[in-house]
Amino acid sequence: MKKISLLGATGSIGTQTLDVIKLHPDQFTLEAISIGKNLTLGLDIIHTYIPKVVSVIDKESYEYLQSRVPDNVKVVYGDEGLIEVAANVESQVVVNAVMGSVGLKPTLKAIEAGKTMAIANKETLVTAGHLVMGAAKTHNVHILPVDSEHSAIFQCLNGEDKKALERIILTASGGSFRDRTRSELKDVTVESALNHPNWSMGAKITIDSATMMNKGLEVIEAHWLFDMPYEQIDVVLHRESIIHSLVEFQDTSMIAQIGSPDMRVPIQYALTYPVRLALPLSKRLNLIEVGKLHFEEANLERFRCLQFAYDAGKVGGTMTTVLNAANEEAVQLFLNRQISFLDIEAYIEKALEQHIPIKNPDLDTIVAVDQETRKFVNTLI
Ligand SMILES: NC(=O)C1=CN([C@@H]2O[C@H](COP(=O)(O)OP(=O)(O)OC[C@H]3O[C@@H](n4cnc5c(N)ncnc54)[C@H](OP(=O)(O)O)[C@@H]3O)[C@@H](O)[C@H]2O)C=CC1
Ligand SMILES: CC(=O)[C@@H](O)[C@H](O)COP(=O)(O)O
Ligand SMILES: [Mn+2]
Repeated sequence: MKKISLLGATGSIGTQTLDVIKLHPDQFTLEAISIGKNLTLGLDIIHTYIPKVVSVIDKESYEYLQSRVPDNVKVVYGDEGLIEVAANVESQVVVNAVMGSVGLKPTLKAIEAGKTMAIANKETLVTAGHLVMGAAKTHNVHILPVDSEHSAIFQCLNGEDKKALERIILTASGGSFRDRTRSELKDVTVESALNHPNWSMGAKITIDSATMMNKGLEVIEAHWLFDMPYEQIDVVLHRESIIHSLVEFQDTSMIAQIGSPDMRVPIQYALTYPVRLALPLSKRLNLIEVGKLHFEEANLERFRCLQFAYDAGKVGGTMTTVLNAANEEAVQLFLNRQISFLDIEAYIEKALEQHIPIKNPDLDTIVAVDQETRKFVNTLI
């Protein structure tokens, strides 16, 4: 029986992780969870799974929950609460499904405590991939990708000769506005940006997908997870999201992982790895129904955020911390209807331009740069 800690239980990945846990009660128990602002859903989850520890964002939520949970459930809160759920309970596997760089400290603590990490939270790898991968090496823990593209690459590389890997090819749906020109992006609404063609996901990642920053973050995520130089990580537009990503070897052979777009597949694989279990919840892919698959070049002038991510990744150090923090703030401002869609990339560009990168930053430096960048972005409104 694997004991699971789930950070971000109320989110899109969090609730799909719960679907997988529920499907295999003989394999998994939910040891601890964190929830954010959605206390109603949080209480439902608590009463269904009775986790031993629950972390909430702040003291107010802690006080609200205290009197509403069963006696054997301990409630904690804040940054320390996230760390308790990640590192100080008896779980073997931690699923990090929170949104944003808030996931970094609990990830590092969980790794130090020797937990296997199933990471959906790409912002953690973008903001401080060197710290996460360095800690994983020191403490000899597995980092298992949950992000669909990275799970695909991980599956394609299973048992292969890593030295013979020529390049990684990430597929990109193109997001909500893939068929629009840049001039048609000027007045787009939040509602239209949230309308992803293939995936139902949280708000922030759906906007990232529309700006293609999601693919940029994924390029950096792939760099850290698979130890690949940026020159060997490509992106191709693939509107169907059926091929989840590919690898190419030196002998020109390519391997792809394909299937219906359903995050429960990579989530379950991360939880069961190296074993595979049945997943009757997921729709089998019918190739005849699919018929055709399409591929196009990802134009870096059209999708400027993808270019920013390659550039920031190649500079390295705190540059990717700035990229991530500026993006998180700008997307939130767009979701709050304080700035336009195209302002997102303009704000990120300004944040990157003003930053003098620091090489090999430690955790305190990462946290400070993250905070400074968020402040800077808010001065631009
Ligand atoms: N959704 C998807 O299909 C995919 C997502 N990912 C990545 O997975 C991560 C989660 O995405 P997704 O599930 O879509 O996001 P959601 O917004 O749906 O969920 C985010 C979760 O994190 C919690 N949360 C948000 N902010 C904080 C905070 N400051 N402190 C503590 N908890 C917080 C939320 O709590 P609450 O809702 O209660 O406020 C919620 O539980 C992201 O990094 C995303 O890029 C990667 C691949 C696919
Ligand atoms: C499901 C998943 O992994 C998302 O990151 C998804 O890939 C978003 O799709 P695009 O960024 O390709 O639009
Ligand atoms: Mn993805």
